[in-house]
Amino acid sequence: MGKQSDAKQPGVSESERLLFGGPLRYDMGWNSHSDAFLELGFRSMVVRLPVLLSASMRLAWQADRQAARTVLAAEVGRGLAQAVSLLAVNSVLGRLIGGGPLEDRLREAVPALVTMGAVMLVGALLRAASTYATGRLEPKVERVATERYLELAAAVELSAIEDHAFHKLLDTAQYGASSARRMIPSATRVINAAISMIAAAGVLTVLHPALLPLLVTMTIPSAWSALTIARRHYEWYHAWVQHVRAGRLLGALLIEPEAAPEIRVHGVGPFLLRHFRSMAETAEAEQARLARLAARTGLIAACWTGLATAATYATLGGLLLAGAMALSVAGTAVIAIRTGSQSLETLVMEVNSLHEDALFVGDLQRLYREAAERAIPVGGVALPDDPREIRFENVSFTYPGDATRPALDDVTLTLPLGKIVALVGENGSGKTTLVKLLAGLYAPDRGRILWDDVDAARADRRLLAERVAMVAQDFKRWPFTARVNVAVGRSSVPLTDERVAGAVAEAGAGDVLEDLPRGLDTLLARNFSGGHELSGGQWQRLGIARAAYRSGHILIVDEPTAALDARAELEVFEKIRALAGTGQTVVLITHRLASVRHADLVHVLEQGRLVESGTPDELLASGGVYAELYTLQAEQFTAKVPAEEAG
Ligand SMILES: Nc1ncnc2c1ncn2[C@@H]1O[C@H](COP(=O)(O)OP(=O)(O)OP(=O)(O)O)[C@@H](O)[C@H]1O
Repeated sequence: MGKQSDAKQPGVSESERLLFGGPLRYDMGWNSHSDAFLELGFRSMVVRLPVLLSASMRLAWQADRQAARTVLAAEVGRGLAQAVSLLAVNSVLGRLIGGGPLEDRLREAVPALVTMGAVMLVGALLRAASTYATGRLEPKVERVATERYLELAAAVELSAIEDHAFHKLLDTAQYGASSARRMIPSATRVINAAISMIAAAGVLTVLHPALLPLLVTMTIPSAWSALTIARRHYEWYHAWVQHVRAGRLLGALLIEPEAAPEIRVHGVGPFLLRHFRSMAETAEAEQARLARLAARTGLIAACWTGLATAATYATLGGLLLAGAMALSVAGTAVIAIRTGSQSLETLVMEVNSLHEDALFVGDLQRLYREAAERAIPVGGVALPDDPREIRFENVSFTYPGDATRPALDDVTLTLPLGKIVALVGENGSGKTTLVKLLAGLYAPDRGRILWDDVDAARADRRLLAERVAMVAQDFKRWPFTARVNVAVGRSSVPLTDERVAGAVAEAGAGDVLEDLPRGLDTLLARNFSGGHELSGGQWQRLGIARAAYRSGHILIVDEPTAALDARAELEVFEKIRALAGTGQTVVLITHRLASVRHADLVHVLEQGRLVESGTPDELLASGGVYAELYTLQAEQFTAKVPAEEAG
């Protein structure tokens, strides 16, 4: 928590206070907000702007070249039209204020007036063209940026997804696409305002060289203030992104169906709400501090602008009084100063929002770069067509972060293909980690994984994944129909009913589908209308059907029967054995040692090390860890219940 308080909180139970030292002392572990990773100076922001602007232009270019060209041309044209119109105003004023009869002066002013009208017409047409092209461009830019973001995020290594720094970047970069979209209209207004300001500045310089520095002095304060406020906002966002995310997570937990039973039975609702409030209040206090700073910065800038404006008009008056400037020129100068400062104001405002958006687009660009660096490599050597075995040779692996011991420690073992291999061991012994390495999800820190004599580290990862079907402990329950939930096992091949039916039969999941109101077409997402929920065991059978549909050469099943009743468990093991009979290799992780009896080979792991290997009978006879665990489980069935003993 950002804030700790000893003050009595209304609604905090005494037990909660005793348990956690009050709710605000109960550290959830993920809500730190002190790791700002960007330091931005005013100068570096100004220097970075053109780079970021060109990045958004590149996105526009990729999204729709034609529209990008139209927008650019129209905005440059509009800026030039304003310059011409300013010159025409100067000419009209010069004619009207000059000597001679009024009728003659009016007649002489007509061409300039006509020019002004024509320029206004052209300006209106260009504006319409720009509006239309911008409207077309904006959604495309957002789509292109989002698509790229999602595509790259889906292609990175699992270790990147699990890395908190990369995840933070994923979080911040997700705003990049909508920022890129917003940058398009901002960028058009910046281009337009910049050109019209340059035009006004040019006219002013022609009228009198002293006027330009005055215009610049008038504008610098608001530019400084706007950019400073934007920088603070961005820095705040980065420093607090974890906090914001945690707040959102708490809000989501309160309404998600999976948490709903515990929230109601264990009364977790008020507890989560209090944390949510405390986090929101901490964030509010920080935002109030920023608002105070923004108000102060704005006020300083306004004073500075006021003084500069007074100095500008005083200079103009002085020049007039001294006879150094004609009245018509002074009139044009006033209009040019007004146009210039208005354009400047627009420019500053738009540069401000452009800058803020550009910073988020900068995050998106950074994500693109880092995701490309951490992408699953493409290409590599081919794996043998029909390997005899996969061999782990002195494999060690430690999860990144602050792990106290390796998850796998110098493991050497063989997985003969076409057989059932069981991995056995207590919780946390490294079984799941081993199969994740086998599937190529992680690479060993040391040692090799050999498919016959081909090192998996050099293999084409896409081809390796092709060979593997996996029913993980926490396999995804996709919120789609039952049919898609099976066929998603191999989404690259056309979905056919025969193939789905075959997989369902192989997995023995037929009766699960019979119970569904619309069979395979039942939507398995309770949150949607017409959606249906399966029990844990029913899901598990559908998961196995998915793996059967994939028909990889190696089937990895991690705790396949954890949620199954005794009859279903027997059935599922029968099915798994049958899959092995078709030539598939089955790598089975289970705590039900009775089910391991039919395995061809058992590897026993303990604290990341391989401690035993052999057939179930050999291991039972050897009296080692496997035999001990097996006897423990068997005794649970043979031991007398205490009541009977007492009786
Ligand atoms: N994604 C992860 N990041 C960091 N550490 C992890 C991760 N997954 C597992 N670990 C750690 O690695 C060790 C081995 O975990 P693993 O999941 O491989 O064990 P397991 O034998 O499959 O356990 P179980 O029987 O409970 O499923 C454990 O100490 C665990 O805390």
